[in-house]
Amino acid sequence: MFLPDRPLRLGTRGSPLALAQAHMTARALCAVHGWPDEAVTIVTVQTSGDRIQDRALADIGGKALWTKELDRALVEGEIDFAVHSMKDVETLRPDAFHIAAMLPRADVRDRLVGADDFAALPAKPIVGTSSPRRAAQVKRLRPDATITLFRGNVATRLAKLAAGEVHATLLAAAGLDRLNQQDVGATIAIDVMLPAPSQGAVGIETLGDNAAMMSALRAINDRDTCDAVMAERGVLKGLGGTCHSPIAALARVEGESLRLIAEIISPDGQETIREEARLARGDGAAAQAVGHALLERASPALRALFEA
Ligand SMILES: NCc1[nH]cc(CCC(=O)O)c1CC(=O)O
Repeated sequence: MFLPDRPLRLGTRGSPLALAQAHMTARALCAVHGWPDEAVTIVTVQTSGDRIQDRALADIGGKALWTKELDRALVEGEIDFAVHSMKDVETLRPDAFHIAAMLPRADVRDRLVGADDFAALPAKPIVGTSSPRRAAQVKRLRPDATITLFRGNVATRLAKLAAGEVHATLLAAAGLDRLNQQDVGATIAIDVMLPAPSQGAVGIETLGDNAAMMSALRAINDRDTCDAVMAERGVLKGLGGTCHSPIAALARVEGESLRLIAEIISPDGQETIREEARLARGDGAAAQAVGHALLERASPALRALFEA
């Protein structure tokens, strides 16, 4: 068994959620290999996504803002591997980086915070989110809603809600649960609000040429999570989607195959295109085909959102 001769350096963003996920990863890794706790040290790296809080991510460079600094730390040998929310990892990654493992997926659903359900919101509600997917899904349910840009970490968003800036906001159940906020918000059913591709999944990335690290990390891979998330990411690839685009997708393992549901929604919530498919595990081409099928059925205006 691979036993490091020095502590392994786990790179992570410094937000409370990122740190919670980093600790989960370190614990899983030490447990599976029988290493002492000191075998993994946590190194926090500030990302531009954390630094810039006043603009939508989509306007300032997209998801690479969350990964760029961790990528640099990996390449420069400051860390041995990096832990990410898979939802924040861009679809097309530089070839050097490999997702070696994913932790078992948490609750994939969103929670509505501020009201028990969408019907309970007042007339013309103000809903805070900076996710184009959540914004479009809210408009579909409540065409009278106004969406206002809402960024910052989970605690910041909850504070803005408490201060009365909005009537409600939406947060991933996975993030709330990992921050011990199980009681916050009302869980929204998947058929009401299909989650973002990769929601609830934590991925562990290292350099593809670091064979010892790759194999040590693979020992904690949850195969069902990995296959499902890769299928959802395949849909993104097929769509050419970015974080500008209102896309939802969820794959679930059913025996030896996957059941995949994906949708794209116009920003005003008036047009939803949805596809369902059964695919074999690891069939990236079939997942991408679901993305293509969505585009084919979309109106020209909706399709234009996916053209770079
Ligand atoms: N975009 C920010 C982000 N990235 C991952 C999570 C939560 C955890 C997850 O979805 O795995 C969140 C916050 C949220 O959407 O509420």
